Amino acid sequence: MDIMLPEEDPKRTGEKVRSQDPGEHPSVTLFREYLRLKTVQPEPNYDVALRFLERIAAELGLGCQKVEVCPGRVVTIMTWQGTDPQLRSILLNSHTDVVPVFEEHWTHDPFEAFKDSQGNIYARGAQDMKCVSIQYIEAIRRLKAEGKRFPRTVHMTFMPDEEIGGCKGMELFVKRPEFQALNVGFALDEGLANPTDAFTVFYGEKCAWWIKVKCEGNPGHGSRLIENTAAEKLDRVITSLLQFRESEKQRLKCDEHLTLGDVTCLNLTMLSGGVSFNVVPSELSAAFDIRIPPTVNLQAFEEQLTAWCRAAGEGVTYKFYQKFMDQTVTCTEESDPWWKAFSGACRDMHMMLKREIFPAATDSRFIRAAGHPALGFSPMNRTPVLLHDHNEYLNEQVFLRGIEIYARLLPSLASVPPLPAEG
Ligand SMILES: CSCC[C@H](NC(C)=O)C(=O)O
Ligand SMILES: [Zn+2]
Ligand SMILES: [Zn+2]
Repeated sequence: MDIMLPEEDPKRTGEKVRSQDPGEHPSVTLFREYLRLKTVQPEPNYDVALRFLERIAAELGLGCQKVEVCPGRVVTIMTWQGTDPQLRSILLNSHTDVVPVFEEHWTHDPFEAFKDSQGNIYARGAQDMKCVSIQYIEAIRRLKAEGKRFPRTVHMTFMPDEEIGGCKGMELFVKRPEFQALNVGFALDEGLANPTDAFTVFYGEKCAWWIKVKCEGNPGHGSRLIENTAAEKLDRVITSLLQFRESEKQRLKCDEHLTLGDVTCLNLTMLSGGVSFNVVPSELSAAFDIRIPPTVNLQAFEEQLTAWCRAAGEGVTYKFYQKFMDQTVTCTEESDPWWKAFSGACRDMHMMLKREIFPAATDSRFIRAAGHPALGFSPMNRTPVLLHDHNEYLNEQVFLRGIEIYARLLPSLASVPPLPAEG
């Protein structure tokens, strides 16, 4: 039975105190508790998450540091010190915020963490990525309870605002002295579910470019056939970009070896301009979300964009609203000590790994750009990809297996022998 404290206002805080479901694994109960905290954009209640994380750090006996990267945006760091703290550390990163919901499309309250008879837990953040935060915590709890210690220090970082681009989160944090002090050697961050038996691991990300193309043209009365209108130019721009989109779509379709991460994705996402039915506007704009794989030459791609705009006529310009330029990928050669530790532990567990480029953007891009190898990995196989979707869920058995996976990965990563650069 659910117990709610009388003085609580759960709509405001998102906090609900519940009794332990008899027979439920305590890690699942903790996961469901975290899912009930309303850290939902655009007004996440970060205070409840901070209190929750502080409580866990105290339970685990871990150092807990808070870094306010900008007003109201706090990064929580929990640290499990290694036996050789001079060595570079392992960073386990996750974000605390979740994306909004369209409640009317959900079969259960997205902040209830309802569990059905098959053990599927429905909640916003079940996959993205509250599961991973609790899996890190529970793996460390288990290893500590077994009396284990490893040479390398392990840090868990809990980031705000990843879901709105990380500019008030990880982007600022990597520039802080507190981040430098973590002495990161290797990082894990979020990935995606995989519906098959395999697990997907992401070694890089596409660069997000958000551009708005503005077309200026001759205005006049809507009854006339005016030359060189903004609409004619916008039509040419849209045609060029959508033709390119189609060619990338076909390339993906025709080559079974390619994934979404390997081709450039481009979408027309917003159209604006105009004032009245009978006024030919002097200005019209189109916004595009473009995602570029690390293998594409960014300078050449921008030259192509410029050429498409120039060909559309006079007065066609574009402005960037997002322009990520770092194309660093993390090494997945067997000779790389971090990859060897990661993939070796997975092999020991008979896990099938699929290496891919992440199709969207996560906080990993800032970690890689800061010069640290990072893999995007959320241990969810046999699970449909439901991040940001209605009825996001994760099965409790898949969740529990994820804890076992981290409990094997961490000893392997935190025991990577000193690298040449570490003396
Ligand atoms: C470019 S900042 C926006 C970040 C966002 N991340 C995800 C995972 O949806 C995106 O890729 O659109
Ligand atoms: Zn996420
Ligand atoms: Zn997300």
